[in-house]
Amino acid sequence: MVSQTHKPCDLVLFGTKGDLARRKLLPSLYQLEKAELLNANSRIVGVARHELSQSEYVDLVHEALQTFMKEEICEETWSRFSAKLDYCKVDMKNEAEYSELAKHVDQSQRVMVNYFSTPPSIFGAICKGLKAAGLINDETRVVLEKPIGHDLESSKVINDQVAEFFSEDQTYRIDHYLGKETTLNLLALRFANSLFANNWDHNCIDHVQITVAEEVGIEGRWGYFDDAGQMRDMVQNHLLQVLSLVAMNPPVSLDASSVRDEKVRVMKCLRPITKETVKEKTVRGQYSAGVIKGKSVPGYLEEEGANTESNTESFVALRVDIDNWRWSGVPFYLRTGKRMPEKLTEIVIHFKNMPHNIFKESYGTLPANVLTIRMQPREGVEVQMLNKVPGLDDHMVLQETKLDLSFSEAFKDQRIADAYERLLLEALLGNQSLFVRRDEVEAAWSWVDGIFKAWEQTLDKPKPYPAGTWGPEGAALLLAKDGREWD
Ligand SMILES: NC(=O)C1=CN([C@@H]2O[C@H](COP(=O)(O)OP(=O)(O)OC[C@H]3O[C@@H](n4cnc5c(N)ncnc54)[C@H](OP(=O)(O)O)[C@@H]3O)[C@@H](O)[C@H]2O)C=CC1
Ligand SMILES: O=C1O[C@H](COP(=O)(O)O)[C@@H](O)[C@H](O)[C@H]1O
Repeated sequence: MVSQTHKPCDLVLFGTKGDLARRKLLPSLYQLEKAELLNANSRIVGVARHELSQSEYVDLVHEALQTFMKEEICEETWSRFSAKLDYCKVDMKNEAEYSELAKHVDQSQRVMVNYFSTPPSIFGAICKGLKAAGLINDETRVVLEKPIGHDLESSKVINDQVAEFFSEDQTYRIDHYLGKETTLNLLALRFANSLFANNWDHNCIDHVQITVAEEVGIEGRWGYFDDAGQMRDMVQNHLLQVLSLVAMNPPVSLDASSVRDEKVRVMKCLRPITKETVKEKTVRGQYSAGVIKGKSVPGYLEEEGANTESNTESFVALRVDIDNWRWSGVPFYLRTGKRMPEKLTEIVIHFKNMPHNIFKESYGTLPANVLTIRMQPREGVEVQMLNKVPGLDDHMVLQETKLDLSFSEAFKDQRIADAYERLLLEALLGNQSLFVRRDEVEAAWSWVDGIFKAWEQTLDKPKPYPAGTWGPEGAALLLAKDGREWD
């Protein structure tokens, strides 16, 4: 259990009426209160451009908790939590209005954490407003939501705008995948178990598969999603972060610089995908109408607000090569899509076959070991291996078996916290390990921009796939041509 070690702070939630704040941030803050991890003297100041009384804001937060939490609100927790809530109306683009915010926060040496749950286009304006109101000092932090920018150039502009007012040490860039329990367990699995630590390279591993499949479509976010697509929404951030945690060298320690130094090294070794290789290494798809779990769902171009000419991808599959000593010749296959048959995030490590088979009599080709790290749902770790079937046969009979560790069974009394709970707590504590450094964001954009350029040069367009399937046919071919298949 983490102890309540952070100093009293003012957490200012810009965009408090928005989707992310209501669906994730406010419920996560409530859970921190429930676990008694919020300092008794901390406050949460919601900011939006609407006139709201204190009690109307408290009602709004209550309604968000009721709508988005899977559990009943505990009255005792609510009474402590609601006492911490405060509201301030600010048009975030209007510098003059920030003086009002100054009246709601403690300007002594108290920590102020500013969470920008708004479009990145106004991050710069918020920083200017905070400065104008004299609200920036060494104890002020900013938490920035992803995606930062649309490409490398625009991400630099946004990061520069923030950097004018906040140092890198004060800047916390969120990638919520880094706050997931199973992502953190990846560090434990790799660096606390010699069994894996010593077999984690091209000598032992044949290839790696990372799947982030979503059942949902674009959830009414056409405006945002059509501009972004699955590559910017998921690959540039979440998948590349997970890939770099799988592929990085052991960090010297768990401190922020050590972990982030190792991750960025991986990103810099990603082999560029060019117009010569893009067709062989990438597949883009866009869902058409289909059926998921017995329910008919519309196609991407029939979603509310859709532009029927859109060529935005809702599915991407990639073969990624990492040009360094550890991963030479080991492909990483990535796939992610909306409207897949089920929600499933997993990392699958396929080990190499045994060099020599002494069980030929009973087993032709020995299947290789497979380690599956199930990130969601049914969080857990699974190892596929061969064992001898008990019996007195004159030759050994082998059978494929699974060591299956389910977190919900192994850690029965432990609740799996939402990623945002962990990340909000870390931001309050001032620990940057689970946040993304500027050079990581830029290295990821630089690699992804190369793919967009190659798609443009080859006039590649997404191929349709019916909702409820695992993407266009090309996704299976991507592996089939290397003699492999998706798990
Ligand atoms: N929603 C999600 O699941 C995820 C979102 N994100 C990121 O989080 C951020 C917020 O997303 P989301 O909550 O979906 O977006 P929303 O549009 O739902 O919320 C943004 C909020 O910012 C407010 N806002 C915008 N401009 C101003 C302004 N000038 N003055 C005052 N308020 C303003 C909006 O107010 P108003 O209501 O008045 O327009 C709105 O409440 C984005 O960067 C997004 O990319 C990241 C991961 C997932
Ligand atoms: O950041 C985002 O992530 C969600 C998927 O997150 P998960 O924790 O449910 O796997 C995705 O639906 C959304 O489009 C994207 O912006």
